[in-house]
Amino acid sequence: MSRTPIIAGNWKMFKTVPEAESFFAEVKGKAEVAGVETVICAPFTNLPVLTKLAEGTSIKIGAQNLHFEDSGAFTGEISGVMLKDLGVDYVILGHSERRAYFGETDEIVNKKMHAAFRHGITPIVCVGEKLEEREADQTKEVCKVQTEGAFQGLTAEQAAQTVIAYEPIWAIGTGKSSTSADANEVISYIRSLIKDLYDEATAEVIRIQYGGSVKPENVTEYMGQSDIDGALVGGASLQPASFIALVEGAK
Ligand SMILES: O=C(CO)COP(=O)(O)O
Repeated sequence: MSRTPIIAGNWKMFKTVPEAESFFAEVKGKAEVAGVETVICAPFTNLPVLTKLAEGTSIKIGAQNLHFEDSGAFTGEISGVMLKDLGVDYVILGHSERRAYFGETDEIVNKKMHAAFRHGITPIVCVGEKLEEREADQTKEVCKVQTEGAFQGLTAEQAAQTVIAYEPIWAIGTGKSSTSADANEVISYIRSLIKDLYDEATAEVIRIQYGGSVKPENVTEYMGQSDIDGALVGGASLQPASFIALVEGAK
């Protein structure tokens, strides 16, 4: 079973609208590589312009969060209805920064997964352990709890469409990346969890990325591993040349 590799840039809280426009102009055509899916997950403010610019290209646009209700008195929040209206294809859910700084629990992440599917938006759901959890040999247990929590009540068909990003928290923005073999071992384990929750066919098709200090210099090594289907990239996705090199490296 071949899974299409997916490189997703997570811009986090970076880039104004003019900066997003000039980035897109530089990567258009070049970050479009046959056999690789390219996604840019941008701040909400950039989404109207990016979804327009991406029309007619193979680049998909993603958000970095959504609220689990469709509308209501939730000051400052953005719903799946609003994102779908803009033509957003993907949404990052349960990123460790949202879990750590904004109190997102597995239950909230699960509600957001259901909201994304209600509106035809594909979730990129993040799981991963803290440094002290890795040191206490709890990596697999943490990933199990987060994965089972995120997929509660989703059908096998929905699970098959979902992208999981395994991001060990100690590797995010630190320059300390997991070795490709270690990342592959955890990702294979996460795939086995999907098999237990659903079935073999779903586990075979679901795409699982690695994230955490991925750069053009190491992306190919990750992609060479049996179970790693792409990367979710923060810092190295912010410069056009580096983003293009990441997509090229995933071929
Ligand atoms: O958090 C990440 C992507 O979601 C990883 O960030 P870095 O690539 O900057 O380590």
